Amino acid sequence: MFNLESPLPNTTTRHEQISRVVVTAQQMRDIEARIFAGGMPVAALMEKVAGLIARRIIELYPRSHFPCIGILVGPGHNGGDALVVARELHFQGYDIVVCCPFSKLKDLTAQNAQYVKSLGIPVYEALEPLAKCAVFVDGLFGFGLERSLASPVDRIVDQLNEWSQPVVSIDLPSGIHTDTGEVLETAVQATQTFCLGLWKIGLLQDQALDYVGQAELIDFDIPIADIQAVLESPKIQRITPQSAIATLPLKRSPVTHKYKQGHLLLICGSRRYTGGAILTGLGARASGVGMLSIAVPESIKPLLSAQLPEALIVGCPETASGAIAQLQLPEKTDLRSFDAIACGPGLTVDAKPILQEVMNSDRPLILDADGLNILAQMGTIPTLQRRQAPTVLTPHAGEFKRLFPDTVDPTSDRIAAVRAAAAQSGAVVLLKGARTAIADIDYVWINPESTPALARGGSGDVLTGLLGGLIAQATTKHIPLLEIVASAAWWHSQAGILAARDRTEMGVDAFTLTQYLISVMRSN
Ligand SMILES: NC(=O)C1=CN([C@@H]2O[C@H](COP(=O)(O)OP(=O)(O)OC[C@H]3O[C@@H](n4cnc5c(N)ncnc54)[C@H](O)[C@@H]3O)[C@@H](O)[C@H]2O)[C@@H](O)CC1
Ligand SMILES: [K+]
Repeated sequence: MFNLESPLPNTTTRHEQISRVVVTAQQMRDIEARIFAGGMPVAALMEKVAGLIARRIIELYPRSHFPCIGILVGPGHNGGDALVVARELHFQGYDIVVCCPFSKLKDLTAQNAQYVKSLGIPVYEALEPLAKCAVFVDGLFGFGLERSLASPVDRIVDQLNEWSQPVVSIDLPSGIHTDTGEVLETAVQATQTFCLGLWKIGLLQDQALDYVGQAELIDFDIPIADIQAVLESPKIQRITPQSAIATLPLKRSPVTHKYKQGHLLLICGSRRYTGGAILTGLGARASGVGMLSIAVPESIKPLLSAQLPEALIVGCPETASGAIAQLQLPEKTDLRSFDAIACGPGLTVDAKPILQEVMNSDRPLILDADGLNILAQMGTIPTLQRRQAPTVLTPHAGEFKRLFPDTVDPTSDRIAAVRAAAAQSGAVVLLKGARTAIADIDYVWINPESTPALARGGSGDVLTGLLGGLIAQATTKHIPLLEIVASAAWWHSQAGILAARDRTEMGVDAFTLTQYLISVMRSN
């Protein structure tokens, strides 16, 4: 089943559908093979793609300011695309200089190279003659890259990276692994990457981001049927504003009441870490959750009450170190009174008995920060296997390694790692990063847009609260868990982007971030 439509409303456009799809190199090859088998001539497709690329280059780099363009050409069809771009820009009046450090080219690429030469466009093996160009187009390798760059191409790429002119990479920055995003020895540091047809998974891996620059999709009208035939189910998807908003519990019945809008229990904070509890509470507040209860150590209850007057603050007995010693819920209340529980920020690992108690509950549970550290101590997989209800884990890479020491290393392939962790544990796993990835057993969502402004203490606490509040509401509205987690990640990062736009990347402390959450909903 390829449910590109679900959970989106009927108003979804083709472009939006296409922009959710994420493919590996092999899947892209298979999709292309179907297009060619259907009768589309390879040369015609190359003309179409390169025409779209040339048009974007002319928009971004007008000839009046960028009169000379250097084109780097590889042996395959990435190089073929680049040569067609070279020709088209030449006819638009740009001065074009080509660098092609290969003697053996694929047939179509060789034909285009010959025509470019016949037009009088200079073609060199070395990069030096291109030094004065105002912009470069990187058409060395696309998804056909099979191994690390070797001499002389590696030296050409290093030299290009030392220069300061902008670089536009076709499909992928040359040298980046299409699936893992790994830099194979060396890679082009692009200013823009024009990803062709469908998003390649490597462009959404954190390790590629320093090389990708601004990424945009050049949609060349791949038939949806060919995508569906190759991706039987869309195992990996990019979050889009439409997919996120369609999943959020934004609509309310006029006759609803507070308990129908979800009741969230946060368990967080310690005498040592008070702020984490406040930030989690403020994140939950922005989710619109109907009822919010916050269990904290008794001694910090007044602080929480002052910051979150609408919440029910549950003061609990505490250990000598100031951690929650045991949950002491109000009379006639037990864990079944809540639609969701979020546990972890600021707890300290001294709160271990609490974790045992919430693990035994039959409520959806979100674990973060010390909640994750305690879970790792308890043994992640066996502990989760005993649980009756869904669990959401929100680790950063360090916490992830403690939770899942025997799975794929998230620093080598984050998307494979998050998938493996979800498959092993049965939990929904949200791996934080520049491109946060969220997986359950069947699917992965990737958040394609964020800001380094969020790399700051406390911003994860805000996410936990927001997520908890949304899951509490989703439970009452039957919204699928994985999708609500993905939408929470999107909402959180959009708030960071809006805040950074107003206040610079330095100005987005976690409290400020909470104040921008509602603005995201207003601007979408
Ligand atoms: N076929 C088409 O008409 C289309 C092609 N497209 C373009 O074609 C690209 C894929 O084309 P290809 O499959 O030809 O692949 P590439 O152009 O990425 O290059 C593959 C070629 O490079 C060689 N090679 C791989 N790694 C190497 C290394 N480290 N050092 C030296 N040589 C190496 C391979 O043997 C092969 O000849 C896409 O990325 C895209 O740019 C897209 O525009 C879609 C349409
Ligand atoms: K490239």
